Amino acid sequence: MITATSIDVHELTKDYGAVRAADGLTFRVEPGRVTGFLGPNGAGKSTTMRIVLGLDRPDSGTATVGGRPYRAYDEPLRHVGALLDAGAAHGARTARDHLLCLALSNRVPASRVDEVLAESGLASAAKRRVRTFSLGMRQRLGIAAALLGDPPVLMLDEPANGLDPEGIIWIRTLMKRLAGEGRTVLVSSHLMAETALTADHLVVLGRGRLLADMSMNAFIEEHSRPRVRVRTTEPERLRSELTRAGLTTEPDGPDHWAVDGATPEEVGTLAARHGIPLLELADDKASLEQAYLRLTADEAEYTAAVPAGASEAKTANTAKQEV
Ligand SMILES: Nc1ncnc2c1ncn2[C@@H]1O[C@H](COP(=O)(O)OP(=O)(O)OP(=O)(O)O)[C@@H](O)[C@H]1O
Repeated sequence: MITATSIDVHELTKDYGAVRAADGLTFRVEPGRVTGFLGPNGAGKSTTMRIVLGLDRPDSGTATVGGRPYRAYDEPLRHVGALLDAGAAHGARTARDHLLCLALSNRVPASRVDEVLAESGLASAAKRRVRTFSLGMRQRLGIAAALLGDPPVLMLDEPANGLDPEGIIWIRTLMKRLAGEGRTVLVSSHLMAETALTADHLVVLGRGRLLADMSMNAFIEEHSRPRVRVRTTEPERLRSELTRAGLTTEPDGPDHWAVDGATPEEVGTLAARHGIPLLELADDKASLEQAYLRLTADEAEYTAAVPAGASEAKTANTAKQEV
């Protein structure tokens, strides 16, 4: 159901010359949770966000906020706060003046400017010209601008870009708080570990198409294979019994085996049947990164070449750096 603060993308298609940046995309971003917007380079995330903000026109389909096109809002900053391009601020203006201009044109009280400067950690740099800002400071300013109108909907394109560790914790906490307040939060990221800590729900694109739209837990569950980690006093005997049962094992530390495609119940029962003592038996939960790489393996347009003879593990590492 379209709500007053949902972002609704319907049958969205956008071509740039021969490149189809969005290919019949349909999804809804719901309020009250952080939705991670994932996909390899060039998957269409920024294009979709730009179209939602009316900065680009789709060839077909619609994108609305609260059931209305962004352009239909008189004071859009009070409805949707967005961080798309942190370099967008006018370099000759001070941070405070930049925010003040935005506030005035959206009937946001000037007092909000100092509030968001303080919230984003820029209070002491308020009177500095934006062109003297570091990447992380620009990013903080972009986030401050997104918060200015106290909007119920936030769209942030890679907000952690350039932030220092304190800044990353700040943005993580901020997004969770905003969602906890019932706002709609859509955040694109290539940082899987960070997304795993922040997002409740995921929308994943690949080459302009929707690959997944589901909860974080369901996504990891659906796109990973079960795996068990086991430690025993009789590693060789356990391995031969596991192999006999058709399971693949690989060493995972002293006296440890990782058993692919198996559940703790299967491995525990098998060990008990053969009287093999187990010292540890754990469900080796896949990470978001593993699940994501598995889903998007065939969707990444720009991947580094893998040197001949590289092992699968090396391939995974190369892909990790790509994400
Ligand atoms: N203004 C434009 N002109 C031409 N091609 C464009 C334009 N904007 C985007 N594209 C192309 O559309 C595709 C989708 O790009 P987009 O920036 O939306 O991807 P993305 O998922 O945000 O990628 P990234 O993670 O690298 O930021 C890419 O192939 C890109 O080159």
